[in-house]
Amino acid sequence: MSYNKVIVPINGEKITVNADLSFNIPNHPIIPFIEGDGIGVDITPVMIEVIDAAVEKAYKGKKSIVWMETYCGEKASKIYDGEFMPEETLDVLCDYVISIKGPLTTPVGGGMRSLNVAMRQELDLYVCQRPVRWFEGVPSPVQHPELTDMIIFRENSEDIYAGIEWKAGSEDAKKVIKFLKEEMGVTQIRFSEDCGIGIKPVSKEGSQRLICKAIQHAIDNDLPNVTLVHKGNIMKFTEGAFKEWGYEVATECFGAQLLDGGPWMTITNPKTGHKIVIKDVIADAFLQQILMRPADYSVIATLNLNGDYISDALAAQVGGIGIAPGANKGVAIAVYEATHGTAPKYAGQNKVNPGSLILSAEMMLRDMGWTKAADLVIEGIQGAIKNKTVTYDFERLMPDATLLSTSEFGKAIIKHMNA
Ligand SMILES: NC(=O)C1=CN([C@@H]2O[C@H](COP(=O)(O)OP(=O)(O)OC[C@H]3O[C@@H](n4cnc5c(N)ncnc54)[C@H](OP(=O)(O)O)[C@@H]3O)[C@@H](O)[C@H]2O)C=CC1
Ligand SMILES: O=C(O)CCC(=O)C(=O)O
Ligand SMILES: [Mg+2]
Repeated sequence: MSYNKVIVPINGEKITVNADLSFNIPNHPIIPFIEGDGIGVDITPVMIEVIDAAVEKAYKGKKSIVWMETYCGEKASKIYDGEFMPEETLDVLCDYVISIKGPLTTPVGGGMRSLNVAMRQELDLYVCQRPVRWFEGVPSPVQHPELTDMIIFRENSEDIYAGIEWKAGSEDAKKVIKFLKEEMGVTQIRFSEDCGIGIKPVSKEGSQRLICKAIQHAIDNDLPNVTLVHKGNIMKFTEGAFKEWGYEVATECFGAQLLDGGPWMTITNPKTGHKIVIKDVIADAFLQQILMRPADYSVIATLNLNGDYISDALAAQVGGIGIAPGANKGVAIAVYEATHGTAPKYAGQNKVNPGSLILSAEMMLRDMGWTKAADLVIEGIQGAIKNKTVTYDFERLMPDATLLSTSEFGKAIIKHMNA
């Protein structure tokens, strides 16, 4: 297959999808990467260097990743004549099944819609999976960061986050407000003359497919509970429905039974016989509970906007978004990406922590079954941190630490991989 601007390497093979939707990973897979805007230029090359080193140490040339640069964001706009998310990029990400991207800029309050959100919607990457764990030695604002060990399953395609909104005073906003008042009997719009309007679509199918993935993850990894986080007391037919549909799918697809008369439920893990509690909590209470009782929570299933807030809040508890990884997944496609954004004030300074993107690539290696290389990445990161050789975000909170640049931190990680 050939593309207009993307150059397909001749020395690699495509990852393919089997009939059961599992991935068929060749020994030298071609993996597309998007450098990303802002600090993408700093972290992406370091991620590639670290991952290449781990794979080489683990497999001594028998396996390797063949990277293929693909474009989105500001770099794409220069190459594709003003297009920020070219059709070709979406084609490449689909065709090659597994890919990784740096962060992309979204202007606030106007301009284009989020490229990140658009990509998730276009490719139907409906799961945003963000694990949150603490590495020994990482400075944290809480006393017991080791108690925070969760994985967020954030619905990635719906909710107010989908970007269906109209500007205050526009003809479209006036039309929607008129419809709401005159045809739907809405009386609660306080200042209807200058009111922006946003729509929050939350579907049963969208909620249940996400919640199924969260429960399946708990089963596969023998985890003790899945918590549905919602604001269903206020947004009854969207967030409240998410909770109801969650308990429903737990019952219908996983045989959940009421726990002590409900509403919480339990299922028996068919792989281990252990109980998994399916519970729910209202989002504001959850945000205080993750600080007070983090050990009570394991797998989190939540809506798109809640998931966005919760990801950064939980990341802060274990050292910040400099080491918060993530993956966007669809039916037979995965795009790995860090939790953080483009941090524009640091762009091009070789300063920021590449850990989030490296750990996102570590998730990718693990999903590919390249466990030995993934373990080396973890060992390298853990070693560099224990040795107190870290980037500015950790160094400013760690007494006696040695300050490293982005690229130096990458080299420190490689040095601590003991194959
Ligand atoms: N998936 C994506 O592509 C995402 C894109 N964005 C976009 O990124 C842009 C900037 O957003 P902003 O709100 O500033 O959020 P960012 O996540 O880009 O940065 C916020 C702060 O987090 C810290 N930080 C972020 N990345 C790192 C890192 N790698 N190492 C160490 N510290 C880090 C810095 O803190 P400090 O100042 O304390 O040093 C930084 O100022 C926006 O256009 C936004 O839309 C945002 C989130 C996700
Ligand atoms: O798309 C963006 O600019 C922000 C996305 C974001 O914050 C996230 O997905 O966590
Ligand atoms: Mg975010």
